[in-house]
Amino acid sequence: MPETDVMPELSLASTAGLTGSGKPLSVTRLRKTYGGVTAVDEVSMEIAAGEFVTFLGSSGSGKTTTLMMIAGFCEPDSGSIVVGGNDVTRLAPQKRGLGFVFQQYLLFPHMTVWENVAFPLQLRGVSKAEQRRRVGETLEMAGLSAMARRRPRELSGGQQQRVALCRALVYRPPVILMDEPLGALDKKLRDQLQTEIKRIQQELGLTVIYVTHDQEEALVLSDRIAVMRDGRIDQFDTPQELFERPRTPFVADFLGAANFLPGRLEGQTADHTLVRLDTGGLLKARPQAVPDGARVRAAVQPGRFALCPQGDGFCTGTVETVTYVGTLVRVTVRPLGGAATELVRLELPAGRAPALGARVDLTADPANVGVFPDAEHGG
Ligand SMILES: Nc1ncnc2c1ncn2[C@@H]1O[C@H](COP(=O)(O)OP(=O)(O)OP(=O)(O)O)[C@@H](O)[C@H]1O
Repeated sequence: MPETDVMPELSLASTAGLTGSGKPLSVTRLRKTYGGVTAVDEVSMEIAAGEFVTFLGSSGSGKTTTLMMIAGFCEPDSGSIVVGGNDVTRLAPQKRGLGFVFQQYLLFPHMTVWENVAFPLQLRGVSKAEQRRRVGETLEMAGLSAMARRRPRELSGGQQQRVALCRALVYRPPVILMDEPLGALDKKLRDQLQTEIKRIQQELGLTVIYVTHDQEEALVLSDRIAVMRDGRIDQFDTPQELFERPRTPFVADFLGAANFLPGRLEGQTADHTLVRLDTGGLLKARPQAVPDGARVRAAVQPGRFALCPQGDGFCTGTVETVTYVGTLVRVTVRPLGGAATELVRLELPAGRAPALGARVDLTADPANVGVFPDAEHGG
């Protein structure tokens, strides 16, 4: 994480000119290089007020660097950042009016919970009475009222992160930036805090930009997700669109753990793209502009397969493994025919589990099958 050792308190000075405008945040062609490494490469996006947007990507994809440029802790080589209608690209972090919550809580150890949360208001010269009202309200909302007199070391990790969240919320910044805020917590607590963050965001109509490498977290929290790879945004869309209509194989794989079935484009009908799989079957997919004869990969997520009567599907195979996961069953199938040796991974309702070694036929709704040119094989 670059340059995040700057205390968030530095950013809490007066931002009167920026708050409350209700205007979106916009980023245009942001770029940042470190020596020979391009960390962020021409990233552009528009974020509406009240939106919860997540930067999702694997390690090193440029999420934190993009967030830090928006925050002002990292200077872009080029590009611009506009918050609430004002160009803040060259403004110091404390002049941008943004709130921050980091993975490290960065609370003042010698102050009580109440004092930590009141601190940003104190910095802004808010009256004592108003401080009492706002801190009380914010702690109440986060379920921390009973802990107001404790110091951070007397709190659990989850409680400390809630205090950090309160401190970012208390002065109602127009945009709150969060960098893996739940990364240090265990799974159960993470799930619980995700729900709380989402509730508070919706209740207050906050605009949030959130960084995570956890797909599930991104899907649960976000109105839109920017999937990042090698410093670029592969796709910026709603969770549903990303899941159902991924525009690149990377997005299909990263979000949906898709199977990629190799084949050749055989033609188009009015409603479908037809792919002749290497294993012999004919698969119908969503319409996709790929020239006939091109090598392609058909992406099908594990949960999108269905078993069908013999001869009705696009793939026949034998069941190699069956694993029960609650109400679902994960099944791997070895396709018959052709040279393809990759196992196909399915997820079926537990009641539909096939027997080990059984011969099965697979189908999928064409609307749930994407087709991508196979760049590696002359697509
Ligand atoms: N201060 C720096 N100096 C040199 N290279 C850096 C610096 N900060 C980031 N990078 C490089 O820029 C690229 C993007 O890093 P960044 O931290 O933005 O990725 P990320 O997606 O947030 O990853 P992570 O999830 O691991 O934090 C990486 O290749 C990283 O090594």
